[in-house]
Amino acid sequence: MACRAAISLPSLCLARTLKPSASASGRISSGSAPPSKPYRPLRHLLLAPSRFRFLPPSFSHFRPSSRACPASPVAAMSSSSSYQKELAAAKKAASLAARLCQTVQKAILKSDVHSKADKSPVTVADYGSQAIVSLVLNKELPSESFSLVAEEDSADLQKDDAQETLERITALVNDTLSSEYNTVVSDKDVLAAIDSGKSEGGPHGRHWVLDPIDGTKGFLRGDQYAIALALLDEGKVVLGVLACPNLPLTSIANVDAHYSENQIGCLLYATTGEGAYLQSLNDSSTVKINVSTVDNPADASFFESYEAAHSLHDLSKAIAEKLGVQAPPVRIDSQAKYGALARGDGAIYLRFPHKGYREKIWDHAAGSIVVTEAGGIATDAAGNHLDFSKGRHLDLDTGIIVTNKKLMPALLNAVQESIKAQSASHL
Ligand SMILES: Nc1ncnc2c1ncn2[C@@H]1O[C@H](COP(=O)(O)OS(=O)(=O)O)[C@@H](OP(=O)(O)O)[C@H]1O
Ligand SMILES: [Mg+2]
Repeated sequence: MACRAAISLPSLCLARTLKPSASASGRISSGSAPPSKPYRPLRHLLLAPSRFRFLPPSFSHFRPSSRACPASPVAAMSSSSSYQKELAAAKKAASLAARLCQTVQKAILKSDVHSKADKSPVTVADYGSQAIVSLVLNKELPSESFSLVAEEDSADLQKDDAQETLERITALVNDTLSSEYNTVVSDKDVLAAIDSGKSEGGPHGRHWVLDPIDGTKGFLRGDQYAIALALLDEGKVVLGVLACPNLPLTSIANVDAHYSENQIGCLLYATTGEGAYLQSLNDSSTVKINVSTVDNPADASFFESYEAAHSLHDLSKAIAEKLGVQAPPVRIDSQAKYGALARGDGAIYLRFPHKGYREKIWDHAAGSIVVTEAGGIATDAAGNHLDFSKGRHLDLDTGIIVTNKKLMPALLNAVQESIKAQSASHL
């Protein structure tokens, strides 16, 4: 698969959208983009053509191995750091879930798409990804009590007409796990694994937080999506992993670049106090990442949701104009935006859902720690740090803004003034 960016409706919004292409052309069309900045530290990551390395099946029951996500040679994080065991398990779980999603995205069938009560599309891959993460975390961390706050539940899958879908999911899960574990799970195991994600989270104890496919619409379109997994400890995000199978390994600021299959697929991760890292989903090469050092808004570019229904593009435009941002918005799906921001592909992420929408913790937990450990800040529109201790939802003022420490004061000011101006104009 190649990956390209396309200009989207330039006359209306001057936005750039990033879209992996199923075609072999792999061109990224140019536009009024920010200056191209090759992501040099990652060049060596492009040299490894292989995808996951698989273990030959053994006869032991669900034998864990470390090969889905080999140890990083950079090993820049101290081995004494807490959460290393959990990080290894999370990387492995997210990498295997990404593999399942890639399989499905490549051969997506119409019958895989179902309708949830909220009418958002949910796929076989959503369920399969959630089951994989739950099963792998349980296998890799058997002694720990397990709590998972996750997006999906099995209610629709338990219906009579869903048996065929369930069987397909179970087959996909078994196929994916067989590369790492010698085990076979049943339909019942899969349903139980999916439903282990019903935890309410909260301020006490440890809770895994999972979006099995963040950016479902992007996934169905063949665009960006992420498997987003985080760990809360006493209400704080202490670990985050973003598997972004369609995110190029080099900066997406360069819209003229085009990518071959071995040049896409990122695993971004962070643990508290230890920095943020980027690893190829294809091999173990790892680099430490940092947010952009841009301090002049005129040199900044910003990310926002691809879907206008998810974020107010007009408000972002007003904020960018007030700040003096010259570049058009970069619209990509999912927490891949946090990942791209964390490695400095752009300097700002603006997210302003329509009135009444309540943000879910799984849409921000992993992304926010990857960005903050890369030196950035994520707040709501009032400048409050995001609070993940309130249960399945974030309790916040208006929207989410993310940038580096130098730009945040000016950004916050522009956000607050723009919101005020917008409210006044609606009176
Ligand atoms: N109405 C509305 N407003 C705001 N946000 C919404 C809304 N509806 C859904 N969602 C959530 O947005 C998640 C997708 O993230 P993004 O908005 O970054 O994606 S996109 O760029 O718009 O595709 C998306 O995550 P997934 O459901 O995992 O795809 C949703 O949790
Ligand atoms: Mg989501």
